[in-house]
Amino acid sequence: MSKRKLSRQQRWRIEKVQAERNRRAGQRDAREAQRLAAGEYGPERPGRVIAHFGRTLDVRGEDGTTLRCHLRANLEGLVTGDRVVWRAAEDDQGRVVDGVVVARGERTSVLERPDARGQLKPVAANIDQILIVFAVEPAPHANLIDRYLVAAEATGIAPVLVLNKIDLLPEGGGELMALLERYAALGYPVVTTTTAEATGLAALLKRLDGRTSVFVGQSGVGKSSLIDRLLPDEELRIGALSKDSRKGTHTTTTARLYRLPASRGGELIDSPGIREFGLTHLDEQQVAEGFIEFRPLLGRCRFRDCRHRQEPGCALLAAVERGDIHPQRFASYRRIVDSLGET
Ligand SMILES: Nc1nc2c(ncn2[C@@H]2O[C@H](COP(=O)(O)OP(=O)(O)OP(=O)(O)O)[C@@H](O)[C@H]2O)c(=O)[nH]1
Ligand SMILES: [Zn+2]
Repeated sequence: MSKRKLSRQQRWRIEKVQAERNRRAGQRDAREAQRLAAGEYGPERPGRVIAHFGRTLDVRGEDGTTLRCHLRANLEGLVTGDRVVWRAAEDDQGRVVDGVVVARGERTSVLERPDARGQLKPVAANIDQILIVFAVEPAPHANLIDRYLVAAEATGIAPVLVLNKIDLLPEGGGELMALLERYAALGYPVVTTTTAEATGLAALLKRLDGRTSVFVGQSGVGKSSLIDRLLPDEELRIGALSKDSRKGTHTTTTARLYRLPASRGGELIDSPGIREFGLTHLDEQQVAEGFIEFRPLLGRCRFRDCRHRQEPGCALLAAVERGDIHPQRFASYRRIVDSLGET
């Protein structure tokens, strides 16, 4: 954050703009409340937030159409993927013109990111799986996959490993395939893909069926290429939005929810911010819990505050010794813990 001191005049101007914004928001809320009270809105209906722009949202109703909605005054923090209850407003001819969101449903999961002030803010909700994409080229450095896995485990959302560009694999699969098998043995679902062949996404499509997914991963691994193949039709992407947001007044990088046409009931939530999702605000304990094979051993060290370095009676070190924890995974754990607080 900038430490620059603001002049009194600048401060005054900022406060004035803020006050004007608050005043307008207040007016809008009062108008919505009046319309609600006057019964101008129809019955309550279930919907899903497919994009959000401040206090307005695009909500998809059960019939699949999308409507621009406002938020009821006391509702805050809705994000793409949220299940909501909304009511439609109709004009004199009975045509639905807009709506108001009156309640938010329970979330099964939420993805958070730090905002400019470093405070965690939700960016998307009700995600079933995080697809961690990596590639034959650029090859993942030693603990990259573990970093993504730890970050995913901390959200409580199930991670899936996607190895892309398998057209570039050496004969026999090489080291990367051996690495993948290790993750599969830990219980992680593993999928291989290539955008270079017509049927290269078959396994991925199956994995996307009936679930809401996000793609994350390093630059250059092929996330855009995969998503382009999954959502081939530009119209499909834009068409998902309400007419108001199609006008182009909102070119924000908000997360959007798409239906994947080729899968059976699969959905994708995507934004540049989500694709870069990484380790944030985790402490040592959370990192240890992010290594799933450590979990049954945590709390079994001789010392309650064991940091698993060289303490006698450390259950993790003993497991590495026995071969129950792979030394590379343990080295990864160390490296991640040592890097905490660096960013
Ligand atoms: N050989 C091969 N190349 C691929 C495959 N998928 C993507 N690529 C290429 O890899 C490069 C990077 O792909 P992108 O889709 O831009 O990767 P990205 O992960 O979206 O990268 P960022 O936008 O930087 O995050 C492009 O030149 C693609 O053509 C694949 O399956 N095989
Ligand atoms: Zn220990």
